[in-house]
Amino acid sequence: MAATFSQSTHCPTSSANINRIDQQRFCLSSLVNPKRCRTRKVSLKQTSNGSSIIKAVHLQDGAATMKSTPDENDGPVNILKDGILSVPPVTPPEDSIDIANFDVNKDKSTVSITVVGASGDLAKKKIFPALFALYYEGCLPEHFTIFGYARSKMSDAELRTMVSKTLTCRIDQRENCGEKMDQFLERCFYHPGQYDSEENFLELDKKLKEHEDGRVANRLFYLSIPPNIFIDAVKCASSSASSANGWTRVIVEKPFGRDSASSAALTSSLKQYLDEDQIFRIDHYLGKELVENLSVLRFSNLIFEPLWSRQYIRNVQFIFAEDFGTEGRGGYFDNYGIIRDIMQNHLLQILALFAMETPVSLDAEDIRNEKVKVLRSMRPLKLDDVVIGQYKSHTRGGVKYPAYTDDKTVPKDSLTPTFAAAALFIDNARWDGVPFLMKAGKALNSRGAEIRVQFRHVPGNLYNKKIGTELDLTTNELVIRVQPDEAIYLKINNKVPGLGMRLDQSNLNLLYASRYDKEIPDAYERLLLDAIEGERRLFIRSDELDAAWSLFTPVLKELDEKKIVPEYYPYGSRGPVGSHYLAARYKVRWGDNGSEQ
Ligand SMILES: NC(=O)C1=CN([C@@H]2O[C@H](COP(=O)(O)OP(=O)(O)OC[C@H]3O[C@@H](n4cnc5c(N)ncnc54)[C@H](OP(=O)(O)O)[C@@H]3O)[C@@H](O)[C@H]2O)C=CC1
Ligand SMILES: O=C1O[C@H](COP(=O)(O)O)[C@@H](O)[C@H](O)[C@H]1O
Repeated sequence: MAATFSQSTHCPTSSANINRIDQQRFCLSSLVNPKRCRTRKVSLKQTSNGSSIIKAVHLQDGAATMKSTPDENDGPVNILKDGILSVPPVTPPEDSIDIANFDVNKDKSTVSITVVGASGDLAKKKIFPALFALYYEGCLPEHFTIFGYARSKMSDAELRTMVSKTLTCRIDQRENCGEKMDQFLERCFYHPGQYDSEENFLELDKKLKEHEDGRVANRLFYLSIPPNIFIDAVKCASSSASSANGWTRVIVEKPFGRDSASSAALTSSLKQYLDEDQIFRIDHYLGKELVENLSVLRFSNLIFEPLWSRQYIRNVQFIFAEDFGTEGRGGYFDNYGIIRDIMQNHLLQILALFAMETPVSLDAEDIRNEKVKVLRSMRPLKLDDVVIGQYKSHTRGGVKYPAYTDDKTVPKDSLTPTFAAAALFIDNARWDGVPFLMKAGKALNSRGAEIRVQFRHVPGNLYNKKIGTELDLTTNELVIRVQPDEAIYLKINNKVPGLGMRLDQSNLNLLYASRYDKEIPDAYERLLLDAIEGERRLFIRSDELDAAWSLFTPVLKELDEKKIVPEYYPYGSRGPVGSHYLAARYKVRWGDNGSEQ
């Protein structure tokens, strides 16, 4: 069998180049998505006509070797020329069909994506638009069907009308967009049903089968529903609507519990119906472009990694800010608060990627192993190291902005934090003593998410007198701005041009909008595509989740039990001043409070 890496009609790629393959995930033409492939692994499925299996091919130095094949004696796979794989004959055992992997013959397989909770906010806002974007980019398999499932009564046409209102075209690619939208909508269907009804899921199964039309059926369920009904839906989907001959995967949305105990209970309930490798716990921050880029920055540039330790880094800050309140989601939010909503997952996940050791490879398990190690090296957060706040009403320019407790779904006496700042520590050799500060808040004066790395001062700096005495202001700072206006910039001291010798701080600035003329895909696009491809790297493994909860559960319990009153801050302000006192205790100044941002 010779499989080519050449252009695919779905996701066209430039002609394969083995060096580039090593950098990117690369798929064979028969796979769904050559364009954005990033791993060196390619998995093909055994076909019924006896052609070879390649379960995992590692491409190195112009040759590819099989990591896992049906027979230990399988020889190397050679690249005959750019993009052509020559696979030695393999006689696989008859029962070796590996349904977890891709089918060489794409015409024989199909992917059905069921959005459970299709009538909801997340489905409308993120999931359907992301699926359309994937379709538009040619990244969905040739045979795919999308089903919406929820209790609301809706026809296929009504679902299409609802979905059509949320679809947008890429700014940089408007060609045929209307036509593509119509084609996409024709592939969307709806089935009304209860989340705990086996019967309703059996009806869904029947409809899915009609669309699958005898092909190998791969099924992805996206649970876009409130957490109290996760298990009902998983139970019914797994017992009544699992694929009989392909893979079945379930994307689970956060929150994954409220604390260690409830999270463990959720995991064990999920595992009654699913294997761990069927569960895709989504943290959409891991799908953000600059979060993905964090490892690239660290591990593919010589200049950062040697500085990436307590020796050169003074502190690291993870900052999340929204300039709007909990509008519309107060009911959900009040049961969770900002620590559970943002810190325990989004910010902690970024921290883990930031601080982990170099993984053995880019394989999901190698990366997740390293993340778990960092999380397990961290000190559980102490109450002393946390500041909480809640926004109050504020009138500005004649406009009255509401207090958190003005939301009708929030109890008037709620103490739920809408803001929190925290100091965390990693007790390992690399990070001993370095404060990792987090700050997250709603209804602040701006919206953004960023990582700030503040470096130590230059010892015995010859130029100290020329830059002033404020050491904090003259040290280097690396900023990774996740959103908006994605950018990576490094603050350096620089000579102000002229005959004198005066220094100022300037930025070496990689602003994505100036550097790349491509629109950045939404995080949900990347994550949905990964789930379809079976790539788990950006999803949370259960041991990561356990470790993450262990860090926050004690303090969350204490906050609840002691009924700690949050510091009130005006809607649209910078948040509680307490966060500055907390930072100052560790000799840190928040980087987002300077004039530059
Ligand atoms: N919205 C967002 O921005 C984000 C959401 N999430 C998570 O994604 C999931 C979905 O969020 P979102 O779309 O906002 O949720 P919604 O509250 O909009 O609920 C989704 C759908 O679930 C059904 N539903 C709602 N409440 C109940 C209930 N008590 N019992 C049974 N069914 C119910 C409704 O459909 P019907 O009545 O038709 O059955 C609803 O349309 C949640 O787990 C949420 O935490 C995560 C990150 C961001
Ligand atoms: O998970 C959540 O994230 C959103 C913020 O996501 P972003 O991609 O828009 O930055 C937040 O508003 C929400 O409260 C939280 O549940």
